[in-house]
Amino acid sequence: MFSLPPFSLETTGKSAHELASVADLFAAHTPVNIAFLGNESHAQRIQAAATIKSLGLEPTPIISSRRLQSKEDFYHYVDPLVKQSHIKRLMVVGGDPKQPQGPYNDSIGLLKSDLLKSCELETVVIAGYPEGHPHIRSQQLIESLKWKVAFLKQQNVKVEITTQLAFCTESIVKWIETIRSSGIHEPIRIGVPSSTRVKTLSYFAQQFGVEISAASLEKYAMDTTDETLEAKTDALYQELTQTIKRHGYENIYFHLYTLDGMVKSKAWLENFLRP
Ligand SMILES: NC(=O)C1=CN([C@@H]2O[C@H](COP(=O)(O)OP(=O)(O)OC[C@H]3O[C@@H](n4cnc5c(N)ncnc54)[C@H](O)[C@@H]3O)[C@@H](O)[C@H]2O)C=CC1
Ligand SMILES: Nc1nc(=O)c2c([nH]1)NC[C@@H]1CN(c3ccc(C(=O)N[C@@H](CCC(=O)O)C(=O)O)cc3)CN21
Repeated sequence: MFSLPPFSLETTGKSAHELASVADLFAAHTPVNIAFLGNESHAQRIQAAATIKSLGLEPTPIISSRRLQSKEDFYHYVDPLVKQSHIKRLMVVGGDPKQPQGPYNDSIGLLKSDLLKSCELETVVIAGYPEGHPHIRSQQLIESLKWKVAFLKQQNVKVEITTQLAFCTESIVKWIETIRSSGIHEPIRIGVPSSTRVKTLSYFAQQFGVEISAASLEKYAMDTTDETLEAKTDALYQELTQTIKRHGYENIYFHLYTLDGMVKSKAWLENFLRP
């Protein structure tokens, strides 16, 4: 029996309450990211953080730089997170809007603004893209990532990298090699899907700007025309875990996108996470 690396999780404002039914499957202080969605309010995200904290897990709210409307908007979100949920972790991303909705164009702009200093964070999480990004060149992504890691280390904050949803073992391993050979040895959490309905998976992949290659579709039995089929993503974990071990990479974990929701994923999680 091989052992899987520990997981972190992703939730949304409206779905965080579902964590109550699966929380005991995860180690105490398992990080749970709260996606920053355009159709949810700060109040929903703040409530999600409180729920996560009350379950003994570690809220990691995501800040979408381009969605922030002002400096005050940042404090309206982050102050209650600090006061009510004593957050120690934040993830900072650029944000999907084509044009910034306020003064922050990207993660670097937000980090440079000094705002994070006000919240006494232990860890700042940044994003990685093993399979690239539809609008940002891979070289630009890597250069930005290097800048962010160096900047945050200088500020004495711990840095972690959590990746976008990814499916292709070869691309993931190649990307880890690029990061590690740049002298970056911080924790990496590889974003992978739970055993989700193929239809749901392809919907979200498209939303996130991730392409599922024909090879991956075949490998994980993903027939996108079958509305009820489950993607056999277990093979992805097994292959990744073995490949990572073979290369001797350290400090690599998984970040689980349960896109059908935690409740629907419960049976799979129980079966899968049991040692
Ligand atoms: N909302 C969420 O939960 C998540 C969103 N994302 C998306 O990934 C993208 C990049 O974020 P980061 O890795 O933090 O990059 P970043 O903010 O560090 O920027 C990297 C480079 O790409 C440029 N850039 C940033 N956002 C862009 C955009 N929307 N369109 C074109 N160029 C852009 C920046 O100016 C910079 O040169 C964003 O679109 C973000 O929304 C990724 C993960 C989670
Ligand atoms: N470019 C980009 N933009 C994003 O907004 C984004 C990414 N990438 N990468 C991954 C994260 C995760 N994100 C999301 C977005 C929506 C749900 C969502 O709607 N989830 C369902 C849960 C499923 C269910 O309960 O059935 C929900 O209703 O909350 C989850 C994660 C957004 N994220």
